[in-house]
Parts: sequence; structure tokens; C-alpha cells
Amino acid sequence: MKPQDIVAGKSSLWIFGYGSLVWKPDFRYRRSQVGYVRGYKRRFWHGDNFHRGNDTMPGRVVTLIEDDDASTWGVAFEVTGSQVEESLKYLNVREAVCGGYITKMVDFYPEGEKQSPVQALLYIATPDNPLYLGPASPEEIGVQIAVSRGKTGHNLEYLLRLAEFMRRSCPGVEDTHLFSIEAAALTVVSYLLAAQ
Ligand SMILES: N[C@@H](CCC(=O)N[C@@H](CS)C(=O)NCC(=O)O)C(=O)O
Repeated sequence: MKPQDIVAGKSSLWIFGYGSLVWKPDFRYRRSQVGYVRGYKRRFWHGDNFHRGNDTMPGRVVTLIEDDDASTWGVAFEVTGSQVEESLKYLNVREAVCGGYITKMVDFYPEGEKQSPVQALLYIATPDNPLYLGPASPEEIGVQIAVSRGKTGHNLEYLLRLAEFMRRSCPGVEDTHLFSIEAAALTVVSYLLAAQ
């Protein structure tokens, strides 16, 4: 379903970010809210040959994998009025055209027990995507991230900023996948620096 069909006539929309969007939305929004989506786990299983890698050395970025027992924390951004069309136009290029992501509407749960869920749009890269890399060990993913760079910057920045967001904004949430990859990538970097 195209974003424009989803938001036809809507004066406001929530957009959920769980990767680079949590630290670099780069579009105008009315307000943001930390929270989570249910039924998905965040995994560095998507390839990136534009922003954080290239065709010969694709970087690794995150996507969501369906898992009924999991939830993924991030940030939802509410866009209103002209921000709706502006944000979707921008994200279509950044996420879909350059990144291979598609859109999906899900329930977003703002942090705090009393809050009821709201519908949010998110960008997800499914396994049938040509850039999809799939599962690998934290060590393999850490090496790939430590040596990849694309038009937007180094893949390490992408990883470390997401880890920093989780520690700062979701301190009670344990994300073993993310932090084990962070540890592996930093170990590779320390070896590379020592070898210089
Ligand atoms: N859709 C996820 C992942 C978004 C993401 O990381 N997309 C990449 C495209 S491959 C991106 O925007 N990268 C920009 C950057 O690396 O700075 C999110 O909601 O944050």
C-alpha cells in the first residue's frame, strides 16, 4: 500500500523510527514520543549499498523481523498539516528508493503504562528485498559494519548512534542483538587501530 493511500486526507500521522530515524529524522514534525511496536524484533539483517555501504561492500542496517514474542523500541514522530506530505516525500526517497524499505501501518505503544496504542507508519525491509542479507553472527556483522562506508557516512556511526539512543532513551530495555554487535564492531576497530 502506497503511503499516499494510507494517509489520504489525513491531517496528522505518526511515523515510527527504529534505526537511523531515531537519531536523524531530518523532517519537520510536531512532537515525538519514545515507545515500541509489538510483534517485531530489530535485526541488522538488511544490506545498504547507498547510505552506509556500496555495491562491493554493502553496509548493514536494521529492519524488523516478525516475532510474536518480541517488541522493538524507538521513537514515533507526529507530523501534521503540510508536514505529512513533506515527510512522506522525503522518506520515500531516503527509505524506499535509496534503502529498499516498504511501508506498513502498525500499533505504536507510547512508553508509560496508561498510554493506549496509536496507529503509526513504519518502513520495513522484507526478506524478499534484493538488498536483504539475513542472519549472521554478531562478530560477522561487527566486522562488516567496522569496514563499511557509504554516501551518508560510516556504518559504525549508524550502529553507535542507535546504541547510544537505546542507552539514553530506553535504559531499561535489553537489546542483546544490538549491544553484542556494538561490542564486536568496537573490538574490530581496536584491533585495526592497534595494527596501525
Ligand atoms: N526504517 C528504519 C531504518 C531506517 C534506516 O536506517 N534507513 C536507512 C536507509 S538504508 C537510512 O535512512 N540511512 C540514513 C543514514 O544512514 O544516515 C527506521 O525507521 O529508522
